[in-house]
Amino acid sequence: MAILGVIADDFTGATDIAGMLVKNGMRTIQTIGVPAKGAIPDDVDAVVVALKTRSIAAKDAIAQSLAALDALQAAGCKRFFFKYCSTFDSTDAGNIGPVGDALLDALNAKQAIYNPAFPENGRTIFFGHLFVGDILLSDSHMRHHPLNPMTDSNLVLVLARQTKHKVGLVPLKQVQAGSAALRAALDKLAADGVRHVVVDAVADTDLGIIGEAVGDDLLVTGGSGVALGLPAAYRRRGLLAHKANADTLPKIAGASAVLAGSCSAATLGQIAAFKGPHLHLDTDAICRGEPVGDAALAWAKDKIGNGPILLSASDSPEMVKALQTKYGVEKSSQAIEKTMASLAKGLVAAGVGRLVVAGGETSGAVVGALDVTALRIGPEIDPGVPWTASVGAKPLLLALKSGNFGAPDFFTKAFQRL
Ligand SMILES: Nc1ncnc2c1ncn2[C@@H]1O[C@H](COP(=O)(O)OP(=O)(O)O)[C@@H](O)[C@H]1O
Ligand SMILES: O=C(O)[C@@H](O)C(=O)COP(=O)(O)O
Repeated sequence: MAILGVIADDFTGATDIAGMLVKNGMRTIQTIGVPAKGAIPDDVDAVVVALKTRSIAAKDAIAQSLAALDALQAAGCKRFFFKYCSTFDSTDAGNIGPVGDALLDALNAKQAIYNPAFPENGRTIFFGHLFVGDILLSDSHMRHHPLNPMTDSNLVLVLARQTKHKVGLVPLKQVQAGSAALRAALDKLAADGVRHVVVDAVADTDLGIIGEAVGDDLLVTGGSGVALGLPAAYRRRGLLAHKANADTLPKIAGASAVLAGSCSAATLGQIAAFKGPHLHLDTDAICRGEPVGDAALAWAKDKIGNGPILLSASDSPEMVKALQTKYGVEKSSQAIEKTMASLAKGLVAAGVGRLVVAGGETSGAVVGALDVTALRIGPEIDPGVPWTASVGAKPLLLALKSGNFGAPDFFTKAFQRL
């Protein structure tokens, strides 16, 4: 029976944390959207509900997150995790603060930590400031994100603009004093009415300490990094029995393709490094409503079966800005996501069985179009990106890659791992 229920605000983020739990011995299933009653198998330790709530209106994000919580409680989960991006993707309107508040209210809990650190992927937090590699978040490529440009690195201030409750900080020194000291610091803040606590972390060892300190918390919030310490903490509490060999996937044949809708720096580098057939979609024509997808599919059908092919919409920050100025952020992103979704459908119908999708919103659109209801989580390709196998649809291996993750050779390496 599942003990941990995760509510993830996007699809790549969901596979990221699901991979982290699997790597640490929790048998994990990821559901696409809120699972139907009775849909969770008994032989899992964790359920990750993949939502697409990162960039929607806060009230809709709250409603969907609460529906996910209900389903996870009905499935027997005893601990809950709200997963958002390791770059804290949000705006002053939400959705991290509003969803955190709503989940705390629903669980009747007093406090939650906020920790998007993921040291293996260069995300660290020091005095509440989020770093990407060796630069502040607000100096990183995230300041140009198409949907949620991140221009403030101080997470305490970012979060304080998203909630009416008190936001506090536990600095690194108190984390590194050990889990008992950290627990005491959190309890003191709770006694002072501090409901949301940003917790520093710069290394996996810090995340292990944090995991132990919050092992009794009903709600933990963060990126996938802070989940690395939770399985051990739950084991120590007798909540989790075994350390399963949790990452086996069925063998699925089929041609290989990559769909890239992310404009993040890592994805742009991976596109530049890709050596096989590559079609860059005409995004202006997509926004004008022309049938760009049909022509792209005809191009792809000619090429599939001889090694991976790549179809991308991704562009530089300047080009993205220009398109958004011309057509609006929502219209341009949705038109491109719709094209990616229909391309995915066409590719699978044409024989693609192994698909890499780059971009969180893009992955949400693609998986929705493919009628996938759940994903089994398999082995890791690069930190934060596992292979997964579809459940409920035509058998398919999918790697949903966060825009920011993966080495430059990801689009080739992923298929060599199978
Ligand atoms: N050339 C482009 N111009 C403007 N927007 C784009 C372009 N290519 C893709 N997009 C949109 O940008 C968004 C990228 O978000 P996402 O897929 O979540 O990537 P990431 O994981 O990098 O954040 C999507 O909505 C996508 O449709
Ligand atoms: O935590 C992360 O960085 C990722 O798991 C994540 O959420 C990815 O989001 P996108 O960059 O939008 O793919």
